[in-house]
Amino acid sequence: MGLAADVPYEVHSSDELGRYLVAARDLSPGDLVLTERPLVFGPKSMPDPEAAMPCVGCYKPVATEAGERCSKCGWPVCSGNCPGLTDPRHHGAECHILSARPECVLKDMANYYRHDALLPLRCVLLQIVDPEKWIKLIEMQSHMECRTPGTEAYDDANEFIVEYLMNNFISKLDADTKKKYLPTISADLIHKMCGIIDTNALEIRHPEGSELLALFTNTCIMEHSCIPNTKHTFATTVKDKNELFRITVKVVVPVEKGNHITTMYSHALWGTQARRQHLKDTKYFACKCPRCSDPTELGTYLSAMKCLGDGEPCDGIHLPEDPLDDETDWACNKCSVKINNSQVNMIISQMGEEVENVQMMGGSPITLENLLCRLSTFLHPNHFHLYAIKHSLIQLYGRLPDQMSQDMLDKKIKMCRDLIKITKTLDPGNARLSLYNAVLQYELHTALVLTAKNDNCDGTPKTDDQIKQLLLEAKEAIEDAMVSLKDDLEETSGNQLLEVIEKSKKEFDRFCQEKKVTF
Ligand SMILES: C[S@@+](CC[C@H](N)C(=O)[O-])C[C@H]1O[C@@H](n2cnc3c(N)ncnc32)[C@H](O)[C@@H]1O
Repeated sequence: MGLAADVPYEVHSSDELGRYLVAARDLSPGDLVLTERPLVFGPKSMPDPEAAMPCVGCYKPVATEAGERCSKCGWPVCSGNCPGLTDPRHHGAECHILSARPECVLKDMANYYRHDALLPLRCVLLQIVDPEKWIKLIEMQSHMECRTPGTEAYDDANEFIVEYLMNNFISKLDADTKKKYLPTISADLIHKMCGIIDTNALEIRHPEGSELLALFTNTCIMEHSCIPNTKHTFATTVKDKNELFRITVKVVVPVEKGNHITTMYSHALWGTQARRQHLKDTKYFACKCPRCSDPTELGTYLSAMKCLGDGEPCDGIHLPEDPLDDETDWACNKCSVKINNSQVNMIISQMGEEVENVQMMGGSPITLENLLCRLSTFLHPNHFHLYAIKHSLIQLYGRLPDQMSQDMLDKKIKMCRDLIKITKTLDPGNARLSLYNAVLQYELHTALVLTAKNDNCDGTPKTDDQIKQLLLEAKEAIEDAMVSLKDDLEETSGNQLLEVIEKSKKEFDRFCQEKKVTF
């Protein structure tokens, strides 16, 4: 950051929000809010115990059973020469603690080597590794008042992190090592670290595939909104190792002086009930942002259900009467039928499991279409479950040899246009849904170009005007896709998608030249 006068934000605080950031002047899309190095980072828990483990020095996935081990502590590493093994920000300091249990095992390795315990350990080690950072870390919000024994958060942290670290390592340290590396240590202190991590940590996807969590002094002060006005990116490929995982936060929509600067802690494509529940469970607050307060979710109807009427369908839709009330009824806008919130939640989560199962099995077009058809009886066409199914279908129509008919392309074009409209309303600045938007715009582009190449359905060739109109929309779509990815190039997925899109754009330009189409 520059001089204090240049800092584009102020830190304010209130009883409701705790500390939060406010724009110190009018900010425009692209303006830098802040950039900073992490206080501390470490691997995230491994959701799949069978998956390759990250090296504790550099987070590259390692060949778990046959792979190399750290010569001191025995934890899996990419190579004995990995520079992270001696770097105190990575494995250098923690190795002195982990070496209290030097025995290696090959069975049940995910439980023996709990990578999610490393970040809390690195947090407590900061007291020696970097005392200035420790002071900043310990000031962070931990919500310990909500994380009491008997709560899921406390009991999970206790079993998987606190007892794991205390019983396997810390209790076995000799007095000198303990005094040198962990002068202050207790189960309560590790619990507090878990609270700080759960409340504040940001997720980083390493280019090699593993996931990490990191804490940042100023970024972590940003409050949540379901329509955030910033986007953040991490430096994952750097020449200077001190710059690794530097965060850069930029404004994505205009923010007037005095307005709050916000980020999003939840998923932009979940409905209001799911987002609010997730925020209550994990961050201990009830979101009241404009999207959560609006039963239609900014006119998108992302959570709306069709009314099945009292006997026969009435063509109305159900929306929550008060989306900020967990006990709300969902009233039909045409008839008197009401459903209660717990019924809605049960139906929606059952449907969610079905959608997830079909997608995990790499659903074929026919399976996805059947599910779409079945769920469409109950859900508004814009419902987030239908959005997810359509987003998958869009990437199959017009791709596979039996999915190339003009009928399929027309369906694909309509779905793309519908989903783009929802995506742009929920995330106008591409803060969270840039990849979704890029895929939709790119797929719209390909379907429009294929349509421009096909004859009309009555067998007549397309006129120059028809072709030009289709290609103009295709051009706008592919350019939108490229712009929406501009801040995602540190991410492998963003980079790979941009490569595909740029190749398509070159082919598109050649095709336009051949057809002598200019815009
Ligand atoms: C990452 S911290 C943000 C910084 C924190 N306010 C502080 O003072 O350190 C997240 C916590 O801030 C509070 N918070 C963030 N956004 C909020 C919001 N929109 N409404 C209410 N509380 C919010 C919640 O207590 C949440 O668990």
